[in-house]
Amino acid sequence: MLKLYPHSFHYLSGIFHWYLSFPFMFIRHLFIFAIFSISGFVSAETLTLPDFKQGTLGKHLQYFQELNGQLTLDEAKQKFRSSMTKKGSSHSISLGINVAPVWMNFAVNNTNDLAELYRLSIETPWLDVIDTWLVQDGKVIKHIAGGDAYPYSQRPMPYRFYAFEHHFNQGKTEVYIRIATKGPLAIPVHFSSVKKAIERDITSSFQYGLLYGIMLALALYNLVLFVFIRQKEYGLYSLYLFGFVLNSLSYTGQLHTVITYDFGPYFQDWLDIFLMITYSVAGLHFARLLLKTKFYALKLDQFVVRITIVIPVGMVIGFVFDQLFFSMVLAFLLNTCFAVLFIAMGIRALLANKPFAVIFILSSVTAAICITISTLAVAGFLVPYNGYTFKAIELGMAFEAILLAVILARQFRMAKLDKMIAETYARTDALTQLNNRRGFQELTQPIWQGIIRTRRDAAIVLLDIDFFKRFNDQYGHEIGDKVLVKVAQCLKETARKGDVFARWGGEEFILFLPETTEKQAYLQAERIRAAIEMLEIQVIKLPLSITASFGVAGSTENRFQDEPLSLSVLEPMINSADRALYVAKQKGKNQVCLSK
Ligand SMILES: Nc1nc2c(ncn2[C@@H]2O[C@H](COP(=O)(O)OP(=O)(O)OP(=O)(O)O)[C@@H](O)[C@H]2O)c(=O)[nH]1
Repeated sequence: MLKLYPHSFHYLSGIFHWYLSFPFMFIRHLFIFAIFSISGFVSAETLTLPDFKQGTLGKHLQYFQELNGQLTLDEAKQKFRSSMTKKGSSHSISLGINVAPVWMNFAVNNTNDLAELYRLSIETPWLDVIDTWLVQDGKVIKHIAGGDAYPYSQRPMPYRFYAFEHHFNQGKTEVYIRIATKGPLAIPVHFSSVKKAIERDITSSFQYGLLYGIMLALALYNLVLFVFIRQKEYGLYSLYLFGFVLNSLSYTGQLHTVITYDFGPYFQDWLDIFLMITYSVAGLHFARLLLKTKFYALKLDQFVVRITIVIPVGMVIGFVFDQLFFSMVLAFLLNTCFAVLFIAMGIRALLANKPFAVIFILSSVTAAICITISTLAVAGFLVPYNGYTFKAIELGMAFEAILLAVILARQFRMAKLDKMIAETYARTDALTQLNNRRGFQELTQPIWQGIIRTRRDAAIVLLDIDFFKRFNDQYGHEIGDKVLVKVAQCLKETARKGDVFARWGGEEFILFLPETTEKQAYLQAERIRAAIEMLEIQVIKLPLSITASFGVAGSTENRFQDEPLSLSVLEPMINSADRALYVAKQKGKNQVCLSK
């Protein structure tokens, strides 16, 4: 019933921690060589129970690789006795990808009368076949077979990685472990009392819960923004995060432990490939849109587009022809491109002085550093292996996700400000900074409706500067403009709170006076006329006077021209004021006329 996974999946799973392994491959092999040469040949260590509570066993293990065909347990025992073995030098023993199976050995000595319940776990989810033999007094007392080649129901514990628990009797128990896998042979063996193991499980669940919680919350929030705002950036960012979290859950074995464990290895293998395509492609397109690279780094932008088409198409072709290894190599390539291109796009954005470029680079470089930390920790090189360094990838990605969300939020705010500025411009007259016709209509509509509802009065005053053409013709347009600005200023100064005024066009201005009867409007217009008459404009030390003519139309007791005020009355009121203005001009200008 032993169901072997296609080996190639494990390259893919491994990719995550071996993500940047191209640059590190060389260093890693150097390191592995160093381990073999420095560590020398030593014998296995004995852990004393119950003093030893918990720990990673890398440094306590004696191991060798099975280079000339599969060995039996007895042959392996002999080999361990011959001392032609090595000792681990870091928390996790790391031997590379697609290498020969490894045998490991250590011993446990329980000094207690009572048996001690301990758990052994090998916390890399992609290891294919793991066998452990517990030997007491030369006799095998237990054989525990597992690994992810086994369906969950047949594993020693229904865990996302290999684990079993055993009551260690008084005295010495030899532990022999054999691991065979085609994926990265990174072996973090953890041994602890069951009590400590459960505590560790809980802590780990909280840590993963927090990390994935942050990322899923951001993904959901941006999905909602995308649904309502319809801006592609939000959709792509959300897809990128969902893809990453699912891929990470699948890679750490958590997804298949909880949801998809019955779906089989074929599903799991290809799911990872498609999740990788999803988050890499979505992430790269998100970065393009966020940084707007097509406007200043066209070649890089087009390169990114091509990469996100060519490599995924190749991966899909691999799927159609069931070539997992081929697709996996492409997935690895896509992921490497993803990390490198993210940083390249950030640098181009920085060179082009784009906003947010610094935060973007900070986020992508942090993610790359965290990925490197995990890679090195798993490789056992420079970085110690522990729960934090193993999870550095997720930490880095969560940090990146938060920074990218900050950029999106700030971009959203800037877009809103831009919109507000554009809207203000669309409503404002550039010369006088008064409302234009559109602004006037937008502002008066709600006030007019309120006036109708509450049966109050309102009036319109139209004014036109007298002989304005002369200012232009005699002193030039600049002086004409100055006159317009002066009159606008005078209107602002004489207006009452609640009055709406605007440049109606050319040298004509309009005032909407709420809660004002026609008579009161007439008096107000007269005041403004007098104020304008007092204005002076200096032209070559020659003071020029300005006058204006006014037409007034308004309601009395909520009626205008025998009609109660309604939505349709404002337009006739303006026309009526215009006719009154015409009469004022005809009568000799610089005066106020009431509509008939
Ligand atoms: N400088 C300047 N002139 C403008 C602007 N808009 C319109 N004009 C000018 O305003 C002048 C209006 O001339 P008319 O309609 O004959 O008005 P007027 O000379 O004031 O005559 P009356 O209204 O009868 O007193 C035209 O020469 C337009 O070119 C502007 O924004 N700036």
